[in-house]
Amino acid sequence: MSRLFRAVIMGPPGSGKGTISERIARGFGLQHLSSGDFLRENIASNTEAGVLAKTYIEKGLLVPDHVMTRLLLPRLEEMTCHSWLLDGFPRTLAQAEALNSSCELDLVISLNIPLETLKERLSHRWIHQASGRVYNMCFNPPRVQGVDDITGEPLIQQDDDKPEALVARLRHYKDVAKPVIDVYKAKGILHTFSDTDTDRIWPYISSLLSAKIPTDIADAQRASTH
Ligand SMILES: Nc1nc2c(ncn2[C@@H]2O[C@H](COP(=O)(O)OP(=O)(O)OP(=O)(O)O)[C@@H](O)[C@H]2O)c(=O)[nH]1
Ligand SMILES: Nc1ccn([C@@H]2O[C@H](COP(=O)(O)OP(=O)(O)O)[C@@H](O)[C@H]2O)c(=O)n1
Repeated sequence: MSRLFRAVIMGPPGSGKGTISERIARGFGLQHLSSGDFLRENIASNTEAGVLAKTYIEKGLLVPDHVMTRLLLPRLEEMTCHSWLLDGFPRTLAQAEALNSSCELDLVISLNIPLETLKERLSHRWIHQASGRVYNMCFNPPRVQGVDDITGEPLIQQDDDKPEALVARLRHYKDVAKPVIDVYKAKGILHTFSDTDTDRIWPYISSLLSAKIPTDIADAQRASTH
């Protein structure tokens, strides 16, 4: 069984993690693991962790480290035959240390996007809550305004996407993400991308992954996902 490829994508709210993760999943066959989606699934199915996490998310707070690691690490340890890309975890140094004690990462992508760009993007972001599908009225609009392309159900805008909520979330992100970025920089596996346009960043990320993911793993992943 070929070795697995394990990567993390980091970035502030609205930086394009979800958008780029979908492209990486499609192009390289990595399983996109979104910690936000995983939390929403747990909240929707009323699990003990979901009920607890909801009390923090509703207040725009980060879910405590021990709850996140207890939720995510067993899931990652189960993934013994599929390479993955983790989105939205780790967010804190404690989460990064817990992850590092559980598995060896091959690559960390960090998106460094200007505040004005984040504000602009999130003001136009619409989400189909049930599936987590993300639209943007300027970048990738739904076929019919206000409704999900697949289900036809209504799209919503998240409260914490509003500009006034974003500044606080961004400051908090920078405070907690810096030590995590420093850890991965020290490990020599951090790759940072800065631009205002995902389509301009994508070719660089794509060539980085083509260079880093051994062909036997990429072929095996693509074969297993088709
Ligand atoms: N105009 C524009 N919008 C973009 C670009 N890239 C992504 N978006 C949109 O910007 C919004 C944020 O992108 P996401 O992929 O959701 O970003 P994220 O980092 O996953 O955001 P969080 O889930 O809040 O952490 C979405 O509505 C995207 O469709 C871009 O290059 N230009
Ligand atoms: N490691 C994590 C990931 C998500 N979360 C919480 O889950 C919410 C949704 O995560 P998300 O990744 O979909 O959204 P963003 O906060 O990235 O915009 C976050 O706003 C946090 O409140 C967390 O507390 N810790």
